[in-house]
Amino acid sequence: MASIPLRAAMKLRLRTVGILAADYGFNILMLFAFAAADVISFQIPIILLGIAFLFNLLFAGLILSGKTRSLQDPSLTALQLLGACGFNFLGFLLAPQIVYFFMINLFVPLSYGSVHFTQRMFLASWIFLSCALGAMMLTVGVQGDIELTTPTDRIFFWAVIVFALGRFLAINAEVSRLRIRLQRKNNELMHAATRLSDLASRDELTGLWNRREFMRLLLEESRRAVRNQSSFCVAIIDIDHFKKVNDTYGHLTGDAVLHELAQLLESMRRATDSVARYGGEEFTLLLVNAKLATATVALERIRSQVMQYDWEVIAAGLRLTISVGIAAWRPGETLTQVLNRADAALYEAKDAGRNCVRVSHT
Ligand SMILES: Nc1nc2c(ncn2[C@@H]2O[C@H](COP(=O)(O)OP(=O)(O)OP(=O)(O)O)[C@@H](O)[C@H]2O)c(=O)[nH]1
Repeated sequence: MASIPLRAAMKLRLRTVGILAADYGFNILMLFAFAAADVISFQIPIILLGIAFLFNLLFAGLILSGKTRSLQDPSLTALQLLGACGFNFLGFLLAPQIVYFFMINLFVPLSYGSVHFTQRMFLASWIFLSCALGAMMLTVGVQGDIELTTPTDRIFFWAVIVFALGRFLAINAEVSRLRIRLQRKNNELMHAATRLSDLASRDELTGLWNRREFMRLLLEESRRAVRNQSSFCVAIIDIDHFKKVNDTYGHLTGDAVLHELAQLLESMRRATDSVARYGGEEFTLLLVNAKLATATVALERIRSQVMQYDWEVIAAGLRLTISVGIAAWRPGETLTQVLNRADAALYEAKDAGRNCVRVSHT
């Protein structure tokens, strides 16, 4: 149920109350018809109407209050079915001359169990209902047109009802089992879809957003900037002489460096900013709602931290620096244009001797 939005889940729960209320209503109408035909007294449907009204008011109130939300059975199905069974048993006590009416109607609310019940709940219901029916027949007896004079007659009648009830509940239990399996498969499918979308947007080596996802975030941010008349900055971060790292320490160490630098960049960015692996040894940083001056301070801090970081934890004698190019997005500019300007600034940083930050003013 976790995947169903709260309002929809509440509607679904109230729908069960509504369906059961309609069911009570139908039974009471039939009982009024019996009373009109002089089979039972009018008092009986009136008493049962009052009880059904209170039941529904209580269940709807509990569900609407939200107090049942944390329960394993937030629809209170088990309690509602117990109430409906109690209703029929009370009818049995009050009007034993139409026992068949209450016995047949016992089956109707139980079918809702297939939506929420577990196998154990079905077994418990069967045992409980069979015992309750037996006890009723022993104490109240059965009147009316059904000829149950000897104990054998009564036991046979009881057994017929009990086995029919058992088969009915077994079928419902099977439906419930299939529903639970379907729900489990649905959850698995949803997890797989989330994982797939994660795989499609993340860089495998570093775990950062990949270039495609970065472009999507950039597009989103540019639309927001147009709407809010704000701006954002893009920084391209490139490792200096990374080829030498690979050549000296090997490709695996190069990979470890990329991973470590990714963690470092992630830990240093602002919560609202996004960092991505742009490709190879190039990373990008999107600084939302930032002016060029703020972005420059942030990237200078990052550059300095990378230089001071103890890279020897990866390989003895290893040192690392980065060069950075920054550009602030201008209204009307395309994403390619702003990225090209950041790239040109990065080239300036490389030309200036590396390990520095350059800003695009063009
Ligand atoms: N280990 C590793 N190396 C990579 C990966 N992607 C790209 N590279 C390496 O990154 C290096 C980039 O080299 P260059 O483009 O010459 O740049 P550089 O050596 O960093 O020199 P400057 O950028 O000019 O400072 C190449 O040796 C690529 O093989 C990767 O996923 N893992």
